[in-house]
Amino acid sequence: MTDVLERIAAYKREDVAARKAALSQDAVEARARLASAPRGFRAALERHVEETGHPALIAEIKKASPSKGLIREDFDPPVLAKAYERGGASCLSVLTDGPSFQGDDAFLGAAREATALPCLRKDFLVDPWQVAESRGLGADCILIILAMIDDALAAELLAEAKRFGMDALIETHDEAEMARACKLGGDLVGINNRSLRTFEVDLEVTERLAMLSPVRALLVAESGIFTPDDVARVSAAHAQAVLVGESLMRQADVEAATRTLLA
Ligand SMILES: O=P(O)(O)OC[C@@H](O)[C@@H](O)c1c[nH]c2ccccc12
Repeated sequence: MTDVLERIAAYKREDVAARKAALSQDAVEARARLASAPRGFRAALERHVEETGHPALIAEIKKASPSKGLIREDFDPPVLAKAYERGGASCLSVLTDGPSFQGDDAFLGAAREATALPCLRKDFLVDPWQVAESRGLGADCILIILAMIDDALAAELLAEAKRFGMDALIETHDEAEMARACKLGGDLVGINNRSLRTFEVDLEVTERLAMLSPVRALLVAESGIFTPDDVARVSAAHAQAVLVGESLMRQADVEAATRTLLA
């Protein structure tokens, strides 16, 4: 229980237990069914790639992180969501974790309502109950971080996502996790260039793992992407989409920065 990931998993399990005590599985599913219909997340990425021949952008709404501290002071999720949409993003990623990222569940719905873009709930899933909860909050896609959970739980999360009509981004960081992603059979796979244990970032991780990814999966390069050259580099390694937070969040003019990154 020493590294960051273990610490996050521990408080997440506690938090989920409290949430489940307040809202039964039936109640959380009823909420999920009331939510506005899922927007195709993977489909939006694929459409962009087919229409432009360029990688698609998943733009992240992130106020702070454990490795960087506060990233952006002037933080208004709907305003940022609209700027990303105008700048050419295909999808949004919204951090909802409070303790480590200063996120909030409400940011997800607020960003989603402000745009037509499909939204990923960026949080740490340690219980299938959280999938219905995510749908109830408006999520179109969930994140499955393989470094945090075993194959049985990952398969359950994937099945729940399917049951609620959502996509699931399966996140990997090394060869063993990529092999697990292949076995799980997901169609949307992320390669996180940042270690969630050491915070070390290296785009070489995408170059190494991309060739091991499932054939039918749409591949997302995540983290540490700052320049159009970085986008070109992971694209050359066959990533079809990029997930970018910090480099865009640090710019005063987010719309212009988004355009520049994609140019
Ligand atoms: O801000 P960056 O370096 O552009 O990274 C965005 C995104 O990839 C990163 O926030 C992320 C990727 N996987 C995660 C899992 C949990 C929390 C955060 C993340």
